[in-house]
Amino acid sequence: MDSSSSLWNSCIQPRNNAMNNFQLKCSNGHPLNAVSSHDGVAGSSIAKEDSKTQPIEASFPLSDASECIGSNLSITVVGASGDLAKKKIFPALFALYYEDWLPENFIVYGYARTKMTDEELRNMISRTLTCRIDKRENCEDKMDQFLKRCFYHSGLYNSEDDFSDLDSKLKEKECGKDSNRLFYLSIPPNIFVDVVKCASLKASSRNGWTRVIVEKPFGRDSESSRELTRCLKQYLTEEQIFRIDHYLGKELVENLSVLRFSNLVFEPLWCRNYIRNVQLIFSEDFGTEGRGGYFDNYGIIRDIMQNHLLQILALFAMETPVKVLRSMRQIQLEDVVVGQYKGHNKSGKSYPAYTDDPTVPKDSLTPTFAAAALFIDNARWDGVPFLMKAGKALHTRRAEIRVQFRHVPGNLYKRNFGTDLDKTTNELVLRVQPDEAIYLKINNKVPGLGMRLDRSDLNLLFRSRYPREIPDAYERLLLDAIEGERRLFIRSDELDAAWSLFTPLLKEIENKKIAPELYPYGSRGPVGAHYLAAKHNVRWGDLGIEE
Ligand SMILES: NC(=O)C1=CN([C@@H]2O[C@H](COP(=O)(O)OP(=O)(O)OC[C@H]3O[C@@H](n4cnc5c(N)ncnc54)[C@H](OP(=O)(O)O)[C@@H]3O)[C@@H](O)[C@H]2O)C=CC1
Ligand SMILES: O=C1O[C@H](COP(=O)(O)O)[C@@H](O)[C@H](O)[C@H]1O
Repeated sequence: MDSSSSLWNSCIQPRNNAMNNFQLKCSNGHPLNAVSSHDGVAGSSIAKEDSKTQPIEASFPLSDASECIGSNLSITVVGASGDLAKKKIFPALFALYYEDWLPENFIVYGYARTKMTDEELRNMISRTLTCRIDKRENCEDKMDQFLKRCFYHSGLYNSEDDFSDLDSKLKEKECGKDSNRLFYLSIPPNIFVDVVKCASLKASSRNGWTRVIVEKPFGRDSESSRELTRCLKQYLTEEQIFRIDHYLGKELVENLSVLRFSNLVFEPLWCRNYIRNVQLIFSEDFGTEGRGGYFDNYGIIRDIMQNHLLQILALFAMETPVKVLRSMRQIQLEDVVVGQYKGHNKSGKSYPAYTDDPTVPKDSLTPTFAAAALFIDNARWDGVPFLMKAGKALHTRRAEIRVQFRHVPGNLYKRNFGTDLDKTTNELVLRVQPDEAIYLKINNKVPGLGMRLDRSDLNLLFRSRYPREIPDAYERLLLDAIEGERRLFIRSDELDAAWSLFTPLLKEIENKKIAPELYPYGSRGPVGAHYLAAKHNVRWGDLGIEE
């Protein structure tokens, strides 16, 4: 597919007054809806402390679509009928509401082509809302109150008139008060620009900020990604664009810098002198069922590696993330293994092949698994392999970062360990999911007479240490977008650097029609991944784990 020409086909020149429409001026001449001095005010006005001082209950009941409620934050979920909206976005908004993180008078609008009434939207959302295990009191009441703030508008994604109608409805709810507007684009990428154009021209805030959260994929190579950025920037400033990579909102990923920079036992070791290799592992125990149409155009390298795993790598290795990405060596095809799952029968149950999906061509070469060795050519990481592995339809669902340390020089206890010295090196594991944990494999004397050594874990298991539910990544990121905190969102220069690293490899795989190694659904993936690791003197750390 020639993505640069067709994917963003709606990227047309804005009318002359487009930017004027979108950047309304306040009395001091600053654009009100760009992040500016005004933004700070808006951001602070929705801080938790503020919402605590103004009880949310004050403004109920709310349910009539034309009712004026003085909303000061209007969130529009574009693609509200879709999978991500139901699964993640509405539940995350409810969790924020439940925990009093949203401002007093917020409203949520669902927008999609599907015809629905407000009531039908509420019914749809209500099926996916849950209260935290430790916060069950008033759960039903809170859900009702939240749902009363949810409304729906059906419209086309490329219709300025439909967005004008949305604007009118939003205005009714805002009753002329200062109100900020957040749009969440939970839609396929080929309509991102249409929506941004219509929303910016017809439904941006007149007197507050307007921000747009954009879901991945941000293009499918350097050219299409740059084109997307160029098109979005015809209607939005970079400060208004919040490119979401939900892995950056995961608790353990947030914790990475804290672990490194606030522990003297780690920070001095964070370099080539002590670290032998780093492994970034993502696996899912289900296939692309239901998403084959999207997936076949992207594949696992674009779906997981180029974004989630690379962002984690950059955070792990950072001087600053962009600097790290720019210091990375071009990935060589011989340092990459690709795979695709095939059908499998297990215990009388049959599991489909990737190409059994009716939306996937029978002869598809799209990888559902990939492993790669990457290198950072800077003083800190020279020669340290960063191994990535990502796959669908594997034996387990897991995401983790594994840091394998070097051997102890002249190890005094060598003979107490047997022959496999690799098994004696320390390994730090950050288990991102499931069951968040940080553990360090250390060597220890087995209690008793004699000198027998053993490997044990110093284990920080989050559910034992912090017995409260961990917020979903989407909660953190939605809140950050509302507060104007951009730290966990992808900047355009970062995105560009990430694509520059992967685009030549992706093109080579596609041009040479590299056939993926087939692996059975539910297995540990292609054996090629083990040869790749061995070539770099690495043993995958997740091999010993029994499921
Ligand atoms: N689902 C997931 O787990 C994840 C999704 N994402 C990204 O989030 C975004 C939304 O994902 P998801 O909810 O799964 O997507 P869906 O395929 O469910 O699409 C969302 C909505 O967009 C509309 N839509 C779908 N296809 C088209 C089309 N071809 N043309 C116009 N409108 C269409 C439909 O609404 P209607 O017909 O009512 O207009 C649909 O309900 C995508 O960019 C995806 O890549 C990112 C990470 C994970
Ligand atoms: O972005 C994506 O992420 C999901 C996995 O997210 P997780 O939070 O459930 O681990 C993946 O299934 C999907 O293919 C990909 O697009």
